[in-house]
Amino acid sequence: MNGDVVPAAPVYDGELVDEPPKVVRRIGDLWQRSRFVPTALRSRAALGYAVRDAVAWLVLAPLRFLSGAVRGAVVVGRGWRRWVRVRDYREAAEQSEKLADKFIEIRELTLFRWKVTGAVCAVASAALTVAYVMFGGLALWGVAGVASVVLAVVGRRKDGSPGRKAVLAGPRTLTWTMDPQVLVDAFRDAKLVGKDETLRLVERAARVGDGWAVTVDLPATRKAADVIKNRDALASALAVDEVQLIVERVRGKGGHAGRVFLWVADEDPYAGPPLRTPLLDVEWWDAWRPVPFGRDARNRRIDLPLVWTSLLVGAIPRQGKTFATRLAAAGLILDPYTRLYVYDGKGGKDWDSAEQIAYQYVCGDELEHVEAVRDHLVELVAEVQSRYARMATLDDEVCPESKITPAISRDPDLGMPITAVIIDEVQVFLENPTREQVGGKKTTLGAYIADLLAYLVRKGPAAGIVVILATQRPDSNTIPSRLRAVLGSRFALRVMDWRDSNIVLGEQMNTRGYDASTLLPSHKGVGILRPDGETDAGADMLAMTVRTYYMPNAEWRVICARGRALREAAGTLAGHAVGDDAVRAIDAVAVVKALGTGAAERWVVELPEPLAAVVDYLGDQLDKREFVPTAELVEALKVEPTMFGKEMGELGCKPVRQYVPEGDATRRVRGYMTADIRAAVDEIGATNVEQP
Ligand SMILES: Nc1ncnc2c1ncn2[C@@H]1O[C@H](COP(=O)(O)OP(=O)(O)OP(=O)(O)O)[C@@H](O)[C@H]1O
Repeated sequence: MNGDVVPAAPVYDGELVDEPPKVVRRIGDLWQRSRFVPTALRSRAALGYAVRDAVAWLVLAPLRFLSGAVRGAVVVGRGWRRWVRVRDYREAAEQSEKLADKFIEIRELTLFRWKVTGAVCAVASAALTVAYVMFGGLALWGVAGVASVVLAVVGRRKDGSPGRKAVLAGPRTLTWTMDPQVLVDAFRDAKLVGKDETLRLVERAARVGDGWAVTVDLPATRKAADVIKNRDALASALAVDEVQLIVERVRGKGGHAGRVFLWVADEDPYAGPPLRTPLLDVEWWDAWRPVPFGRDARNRRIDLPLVWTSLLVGAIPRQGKTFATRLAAAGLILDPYTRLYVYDGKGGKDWDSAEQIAYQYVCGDELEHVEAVRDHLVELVAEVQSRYARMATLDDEVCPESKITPAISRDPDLGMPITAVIIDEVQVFLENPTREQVGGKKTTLGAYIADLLAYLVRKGPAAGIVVILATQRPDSNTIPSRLRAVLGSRFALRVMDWRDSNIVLGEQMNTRGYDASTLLPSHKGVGILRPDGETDAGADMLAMTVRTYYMPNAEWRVICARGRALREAAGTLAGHAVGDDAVRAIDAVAVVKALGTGAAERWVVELPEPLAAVVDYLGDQLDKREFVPTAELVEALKVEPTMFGKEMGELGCKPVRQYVPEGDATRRVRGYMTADIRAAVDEIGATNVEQP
């Protein structure tokens, strides 16, 4: 307080201040999550609501009884009227236009039923009179009481009760657990089974976790995949929010293509207090083991395998992308034998704790940062090549296949630790437009980094390289398809639309029922995971919605500090963490060669239409065929012939006439020489690369 400026510890975004003691919090969490604690007792607010509901129920009970009895009387009255007028028989006769023939029969039956009614009334009156004489007014009250209870039961407002169809029915939620017919109706309403089709119950509705589960078989030829695809329609038919409805295929033993497992959560499974990562409770973690990532709707633990694969995380800002990426990184940080290359394109504080353990660390979006990342990646590509060369010299006992093993990765003499390249906001590096000369060819810095990453993702896993990329711009221009296609695991938090979702999760995933644009904004840290390998939810799961563990900065710092202590103890702390940022000498020519001629060709910017479509359609036929008829292209590409010819001409492809075989004879048709198409592609590529 003497006016001096005192440095303070940084205060991070989302940091908790004045937290209750850990033990109290943990007991609170357990109490909240326990299945044995009734919902009403989980919090003071819930208890308040429960008491209020109970009082309201008691106050309204007489009124509800009365209205139920009146409704019951109406229902019974209507039923009796139908019966006495022989309505069903009459309607059947009317429909088959035989009313005239059956008229006498119906009339007789009506008269008979009137007589039965009269007789029953007479007997009932007599019985009542006798009871009155014998027991007095009490008997009449007793009978009236019993009758009103029966009528109230008949007339009670029961969700989906058969026999009555409300114009505006109340919620149908969970009626299916008691009456499977409601479930069948929901499948019909959602057009997942036909009107005359039905479901077979494999397992009756039962409580599983905080929800109800049921397994059904669809009618023959109907596919479980279609139910997953149309989950929204089924959720609507069952009157639950789609986040509450989990639909899974039952595969393998005991399953088939038409067997569906449904789980309906009692309430939003992704609400509630954030989940704490189990990594905080362990001293160290084996990077070869899948890393704890989160929990699915059914509260099953989802662990993410990282070794042998790579991960792409995509989301719009502020949805938990950095948090999710740090979770994956945390598992690797807690293994002292793992080397980490951490690059943060955002340049914030999110990753600064990782600096103390990182072998390479770059934080920022300036040109110098992008160039540093490029240099490190080039170095790593050279390292992968050298690892393969060294593995080839190892004997079969140490290295049985040309792949890294846990023992190799931990042997300091071999120098091949699991090496993770973690890049947050990777678009900053991939979109850098600075011109770059590589191996005599021109490209951009961003495109070169994409090629280096694509190489590492493709070739790296067997040599122990794990690539984790996170981006808030998951569009096709930012992450080129050559890089995206090779990334094994994908995690999409909320994105803008289904196209972005497909870019992260893979083509057509929205049509298979996985669309990250439908996730709720309030569900921070919840995303769709498409793992590359097995998870606890099953090896056959294509993708699943996961709520990631919440690891705020304070906990992240603990993990990083623990990672440093472990590395110090194991003697594996190296590189940037010990102040060694020296650039290692590499064989640049060998790296360019490793990327292959394919990469150099791709350094050319995308082709314009319709040339791109033609090249796409022809594929390797572009080199194999000499000539391709215009008619074939027009039909295959579904284009308008005149416009197509004009546009191809503008791109430098003039049509020619050639003889093509047709049956036994030949015919002269218009078309394009593939040599001309190839020349046009080269020409456009060269000019694009030359552009400033
Ligand atoms: N698993 C989670 N559970 C609960 N809240 C979470 C979870 N993950 C993230 N959040 C919340 O979401 C906020 C945004 O997370 P994060 O910083 O990871 O977003 P981001 O997508 O990386 O944003 P940006 O693109 O701006 O960097 C965090 O401050 C945190 O409070």
